[in-house]
Amino acid sequence: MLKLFDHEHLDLDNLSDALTAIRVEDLSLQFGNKHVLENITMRIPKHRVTALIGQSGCGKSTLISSFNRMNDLNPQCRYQGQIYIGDRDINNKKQNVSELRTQVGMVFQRPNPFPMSIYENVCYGLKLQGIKVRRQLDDAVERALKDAALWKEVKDRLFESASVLSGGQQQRLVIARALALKPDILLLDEPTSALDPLTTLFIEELIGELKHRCTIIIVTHNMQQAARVSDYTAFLHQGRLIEYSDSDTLFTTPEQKQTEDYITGRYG
Ligand SMILES: Nc1ncnc2c1ncn2[C@@H]1O[C@H](COP(=O)(O)OP(=O)(O)OP(=O)(O)O)[C@@H](O)[C@H]1O
Repeated sequence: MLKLFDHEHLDLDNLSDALTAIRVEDLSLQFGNKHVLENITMRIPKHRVTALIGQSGCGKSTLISSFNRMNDLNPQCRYQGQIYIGDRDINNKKQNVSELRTQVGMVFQRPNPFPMSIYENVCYGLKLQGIKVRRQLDDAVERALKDAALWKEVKDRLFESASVLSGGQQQRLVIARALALKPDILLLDEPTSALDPLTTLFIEELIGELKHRCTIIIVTHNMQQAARVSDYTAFLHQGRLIEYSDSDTLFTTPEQKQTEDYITGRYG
């Protein structure tokens, strides 16, 4: 299978803290009485792409959303266990959630540009942080649009409404908006499921570039995509982490029968 980028395999069971972007310790999560995640323990490596795969409803979005506390928006959400970024337990009461969401950016399935210009979309978060100097904002907007491989297409129309962009351009704009805040971690929740195959390949290549800037975690239903873009893959089933390894191994010689059944399309 064509691989977009290669790497040496890390030992995920013995990953050092220095190489770990996120450490999940015995995380269980429920919405009301519904148990959604059960005893998840894993280390997600820095500057790699990690894919989360599994049947619809297995908890992928809930897990990824717990990395920047998006589940806090649901008052019924209860969890046990810890999630560490560096030596910080992000669920600690002292954690500043806005700061966390700056450090851990998120891009959703459907491109969601704000109803404002391309320029204003990209510098929205920077302005919220109090940055007002025009030159600084201009530089940051250019940098982020270049990083998101969109600059060439929009540099002459930065002050047009973002709504005139195509779906693929809008998704790159949303990625630029996240990148402008220089996140350490970027969460991508099915980022290409609303895009055509060519635009999807374009975004996949972009993901390969971005991992040099930040750690990437991607939820995808597309097995080929997971195998193409990710260095590591975690397979979830009914809220449990069934198998987690380098993507080459997981997609060619999975250890668990459930993983094999899933990746060969026997269920799900
Ligand atoms: N806000 C919520 N309140 C109650 N239950 C929820 C909520 N969000 C998700 N769930 C439930 O949690 C379970 C896991 O959902 P989640 O969206 O994490 O799964 P998923 O693997 O990402 O699914 P999909 O691939 O379909 O997006 C599902 O049973 C879902 O119904």
